[in-house]
Amino acid sequence: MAIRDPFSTATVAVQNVHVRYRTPSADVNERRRGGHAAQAFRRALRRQPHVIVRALTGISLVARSGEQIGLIGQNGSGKSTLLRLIAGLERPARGQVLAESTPVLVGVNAALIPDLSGIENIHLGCLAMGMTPTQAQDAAPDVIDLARLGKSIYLPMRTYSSGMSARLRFAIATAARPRILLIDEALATGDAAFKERSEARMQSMRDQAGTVFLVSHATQTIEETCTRAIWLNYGRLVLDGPAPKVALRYRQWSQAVAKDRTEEAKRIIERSFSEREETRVYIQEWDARRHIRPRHAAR
Ligand SMILES: Nc1ncnc2c1ncn2[C@@H]1O[C@H](COP(=O)(O)OP(=O)(O)OP(=O)(O)O)[C@@H](O)[C@H]1O
Repeated sequence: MAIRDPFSTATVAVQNVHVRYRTPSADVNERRRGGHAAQAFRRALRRQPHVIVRALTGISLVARSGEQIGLIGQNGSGKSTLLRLIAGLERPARGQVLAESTPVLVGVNAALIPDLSGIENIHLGCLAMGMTPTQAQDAAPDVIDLARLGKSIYLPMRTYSSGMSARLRFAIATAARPRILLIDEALATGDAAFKERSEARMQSMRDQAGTVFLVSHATQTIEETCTRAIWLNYGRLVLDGPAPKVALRYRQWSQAVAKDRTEEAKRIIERSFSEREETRVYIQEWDARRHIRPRHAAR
């Protein structure tokens, strides 16, 4: 598949990225790893053995304006790591991530303060996202309207339920009208009315040619709100394509896994891998904006 004009529409490029975490392990087998000398050395220094967790392995993708990309996959498959990587909060062990403007990860860019009221946090959050005090003041009514927290907007945020807090975070993050918005399950915690308003906000972002990445375990949400979906499994990209197709395949796989139909689950993964069109991203260092050169090639 050829991309007609990759330079004018690409907003995020992820080039063959690997993310690893080095983390202590209480596994007794890890304790026995290495020779006697290594074990004695660890014991002498009271060091716990460490393991390397490969959270993402060889991920490449190019996101374009107007796309809403759902990230799906089982627990621990690397969805949040990929969002954090795009947000610049994780450093890849290998590979590169490029973005045409600052991505906003809902709830992170504007770190909110629990002891301050909702309204104070709106002001603070807008300033944290780079608005001037006047812009922050102008944006507040829109944020209040989207979050619809009633009189609670005057109460300290620590008194909010998780859903109320998620609504305010989403409303603040979208107030800046970022061109690249990253959402980690934020919509799932809102009630039905908020879900509708937040979807309308995402639709308006899409109309303004922004790019949204959305992590959700609800394949229905991905199908309803996203144009494209990416399925991750153990840190690998299994399938990248139209949201209904990827969501359906993931559901079939999940059902097979849930019913212990291991062979069928394996076949679904293998079929998806074989159908996947590999994205290759070439980066030319000399031009930061026009470096994104995606090419899709058959595997
Ligand atoms: N800070 C960390 N230190 C060590 N390992 C981590 C860390 N963060 C994530 N991991 C590991 O990386 C892998 C991917 O985690 P990640 O949170 O990205 O998965 P996820 O798909 O978002 O999962 P979930 O659906 O459960 O939220 C997991 O094996 C996880 O244990």
